[in-house]
Amino acid sequence: MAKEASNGNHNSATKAPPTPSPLRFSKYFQANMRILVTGGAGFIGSHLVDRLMENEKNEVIVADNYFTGSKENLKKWIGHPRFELIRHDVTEPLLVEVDQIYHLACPASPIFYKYNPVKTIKTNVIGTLNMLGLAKRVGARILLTSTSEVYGDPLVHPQDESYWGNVNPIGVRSCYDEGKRVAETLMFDYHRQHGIEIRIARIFNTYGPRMNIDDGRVVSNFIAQAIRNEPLTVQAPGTQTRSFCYVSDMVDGLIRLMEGENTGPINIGNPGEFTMMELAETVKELINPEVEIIEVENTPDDPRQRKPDITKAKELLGWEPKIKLRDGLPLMEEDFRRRLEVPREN
Ligand SMILES: NC(=O)c1ccc[n+]([C@@H]2O[C@H](COP(=O)([O-])OP(=O)(O)OC[C@H]3O[C@@H](n4cnc5c(N)ncnc54)[C@H](O)[C@@H]3O)[C@@H](O)[C@H]2O)c1
Ligand SMILES: O=C(O)[C@H]1O[C@H](OP(=O)(O)OP(=O)(O)OC[C@H]2O[C@@H](n3ccc(=O)[nH]c3=O)[C@H](O)[C@@H]2O)[C@H](O)[C@@H](O)[C@@H]1O
Repeated sequence: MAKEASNGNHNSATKAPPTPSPLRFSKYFQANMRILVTGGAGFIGSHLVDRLMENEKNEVIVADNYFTGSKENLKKWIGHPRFELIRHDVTEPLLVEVDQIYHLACPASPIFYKYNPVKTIKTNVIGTLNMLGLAKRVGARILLTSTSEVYGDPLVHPQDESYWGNVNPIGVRSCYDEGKRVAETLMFDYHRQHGIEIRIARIFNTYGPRMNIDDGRVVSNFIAQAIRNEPLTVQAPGTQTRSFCYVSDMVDGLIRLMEGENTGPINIGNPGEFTMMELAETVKELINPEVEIIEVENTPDDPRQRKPDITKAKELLGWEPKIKLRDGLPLMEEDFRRRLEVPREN
């Protein structure tokens, strides 16, 4: 028992895992690992694909319905012999032969996940069920990108993985946070009942190049507003906190989790905590000192504070974030300026 707890496995499987494809270990096959990335045309997914494609032994298949993602994010890989892009909605079954599944498909920005909440919960529940069914059929290891939103409006601070959360089950965010909670339940039930090799990452707010410009999330909003010389819209009261992780650190954490021996759930995030007013002031200072900061109305059930306890990630994955917010924001600014076609003046 003590050993299981210390290696991060909350519950051990009751069945042996299904046998993986015999080609996984063949030294004559062109690629050792065939990896499916659902949601791979999105923000985090496309950065993950870049990293996976750097390894010549990997073959990568992306399945995405392009709801919030785009082919543009993957254009450098289209036509590559080790890469394949499929227009596919994960709420439908998918038949492919793979060794690993990174399951990211799900709209992540609150404005997108609230746009069609029924579809969001179907994506989380039916989509995850389909990917687990695929993992079971082919003996693949599967990683779910869960979220810090499973902690809801947390009453424990900072949040560690043992906290069960404070989530409204019938609110406007529930399609996403309850959806991810059910997805985690499904992962563990497939693990215990069918022996599937699972990995669960609880991701905390991540930012970086390739976020949708009008994505609605706070970092992309503030950077786009600062570049366009529009007021930075701090949602009331502005004292709510978030902890922001740069995307390259996130991808590194996800790959370590997939390759390691721990099921998770494991928090992956940057513990540097900022109020939204502090974030606005930092963006103003770094990107446009002339810009105005205004307070606007907030949305229901907005979590008041959020900061990951990453002890487990440090101990079990040897992972911790390297990029500080003040260093990451200018990298994102550069990408947004290029896409908005607003060069820096000087
Ligand atoms: N970015 C963050 O701060 C953050 C935080 C916590 C968790 N996550 C999780 O990480 C994952 C990726 O987030 P992101 O920020 O890259 O978001 P994103 O919106 O950029 O990417 C999501 C991708 O999934 C695709 N998708 C959505 N529904 C689909 C469906 N039914 N079938 C197939 N594809 C579908 C979208 O088209 C998009 O390419 C999501 O699962 C999200 O819940 C992200
Ligand atoms: O990391 C997570 O687990 C979750 O974080 C985010 O959800 P949220 O933290 O609400 O992200 P934002 O929409 O970026 O909002 C962050 C804070 O900024 C505030 N905000 C947002 C937008 C804006 O223009 N101004 C502003 O002050 C919001 O009120 C909120 O308090 C993501 O969008 C989810 O996909 C993800 O799962």
